[in-house]
Amino acid sequence: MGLKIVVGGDNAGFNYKEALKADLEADERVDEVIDVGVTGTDDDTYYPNVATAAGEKVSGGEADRALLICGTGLGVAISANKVKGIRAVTAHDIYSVQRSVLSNNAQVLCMGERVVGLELARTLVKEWVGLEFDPNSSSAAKVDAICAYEGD
Ligand SMILES: O=C[C@H](O)[C@H](O)COP(=O)(O)O
Repeated sequence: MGLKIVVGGDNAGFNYKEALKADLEADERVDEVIDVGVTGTDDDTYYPNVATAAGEKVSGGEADRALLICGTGLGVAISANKVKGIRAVTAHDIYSVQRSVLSNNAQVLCMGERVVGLELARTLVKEWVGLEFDPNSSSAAKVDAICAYEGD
């Protein structure tokens, strides 16, 4: 079964969010893309509202992952990480994107439209979709320690 992925961001990330959403919708590894906004560059909804809504969809089981875009990728990550059970990272290079899943089992990838080129962002997302955390890896106990701190 394919992935269900939430996409979202503020108006500073709108153009990338739309481009990356189109890529995900065309990706046969993805079953469903759920857009939680914003709806345009004139939509001033704050990034924390979008990012926490996206995180709640993942934590609630409606989606497997989320891809969040703001100006820097920082605010959406900080916000999504406030949702219990969410591990959100900002990553703009291939190694960090790979390790975000393989080491950290992060469900949320955040990027900044003002930071990374669009073609690199598209390549990173394509790679990200194919990654899978190995619960038998040596990284699993470290992720468990994050969950334990959170009270799980
Ligand atoms: O992290 C925040 C984002 O970059 C956001 O898109 C822009 O926030 P600002 O308008 O507060 O700089």
